Amino acid sequence: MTATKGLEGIVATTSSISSIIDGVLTYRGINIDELAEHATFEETAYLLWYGKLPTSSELKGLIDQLSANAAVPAEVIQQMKLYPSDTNSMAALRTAVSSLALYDKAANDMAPEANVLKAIKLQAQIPTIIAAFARIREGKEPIAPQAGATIAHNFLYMLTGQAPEEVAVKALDQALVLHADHELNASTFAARVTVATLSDIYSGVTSAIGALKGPLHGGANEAVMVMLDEIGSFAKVEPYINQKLANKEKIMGFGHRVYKNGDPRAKHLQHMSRELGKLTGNMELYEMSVRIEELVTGQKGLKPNVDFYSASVYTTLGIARDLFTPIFAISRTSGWTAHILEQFENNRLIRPRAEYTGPVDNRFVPIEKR
Ligand SMILES: CC(=O)SCCNC(=O)CCNC(=O)[C@H](O)C(C)(C)COP(=O)(O)OP(=O)(O)OC[C@H]1O[C@@H](n2cnc3c(N)ncnc32)[C@H](O)[C@@H]1OP(=O)(O)O
Ligand SMILES: O=C([O-])CC(=O)C(=O)O
Repeated sequence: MTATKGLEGIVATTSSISSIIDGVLTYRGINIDELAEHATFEETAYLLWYGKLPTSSELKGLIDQLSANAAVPAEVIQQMKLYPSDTNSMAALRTAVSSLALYDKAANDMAPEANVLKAIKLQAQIPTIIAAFARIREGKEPIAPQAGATIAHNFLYMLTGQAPEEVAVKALDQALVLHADHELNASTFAARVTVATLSDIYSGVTSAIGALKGPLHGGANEAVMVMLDEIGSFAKVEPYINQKLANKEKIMGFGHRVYKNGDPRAKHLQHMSRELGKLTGNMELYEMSVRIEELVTGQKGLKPNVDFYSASVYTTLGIARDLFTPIFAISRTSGWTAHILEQFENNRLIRPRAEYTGPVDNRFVPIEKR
């Protein structure tokens, strides 16, 4: 038995949800470029869950269902008020999502219809949890979701209590489409491993949130913004990046396990970053990002991934940097839950082997002789 470090190149499951073939990403066979341009997040979630694009009435039905399920149990909000004031946003989300299960009587109901309903509930409630967390830590009361609003609109509304600008809603919605699913990424794999034991969907999504949090995965979008803040101005980009590369440090938001010639989602986020910069009259983050890309691609051949330009997009939308990874989770909940439902449809325990590299022929030594 020989281990493949990081399971690189190992095909661990079949899936009909999303594919990456020759650097092209599709959801249910539809190219991400088409979806980014034309689909809304709710249409995308429907596509991931049901395997087809919704009709107008199916889409309206889903938006209504999401909106009807967006409120979070009062107990979960009460618990969030007791979290330490410096709680990490992804730790807060992971804890709150886990506790949602305590207040759902159907949490352990494994009937397929019950699981679809829980997928929709999780999709509806996660934005509410994140917005509530953002307000509670500022000493403000959470804002109840608005009936009939889309997830992008509702999330921005629940953060501030103000009706969001259309351009902000559109940008966030497009970012949600771009992050919704991505084949067997680490967090989706974590979700599938968890539910393949026939554990419940809340456990699966809680595992996934834990996996997304790390800076080698979803946590990279926040890490990109930390870097941009640290650099501080366009003039300081070149010395900062050159130093990092000379020290063999990783530049967050670059590189990918699967894409070696560039992440097809990055160009959409770059475009959004440029357009939002123009609209707000502040191009500095965009220009700094482009210069970082020139340097990192020029010197290392590494291309930006989905996390790189999302940092400048979300900052230009006025969102705090530690909410970037939770926003990724809002979107990826659609993909995680689609994969969980697919796993349940054709389940087998996921249990690979390990190549043993420890000592052999060791003997037990009585405690007084150690
Ligand atoms: C939504 C997402 O999850 S997208 C990914 C988000 N993560 C990041 O942006 C973090 C930065 N990027 C990385 O750490 C990596 O590119 C990963 C984890 C995404 C994928 O990497 P892997 O396939 O495991 O490649 P690995 O980390 O082994 O790197 C291979 C080589 O490229 C280098 N490299 C990879 N990414 C970077 C980077 N961002 N900056 C500098 N060097 C890098 C490594 O140092 C390594 O060099 P070496 O062979 O000289 O030691
Ligand atoms: O697929 C991966 O390894 C990481 C990624 O880009 C994602 O989850 O969107």
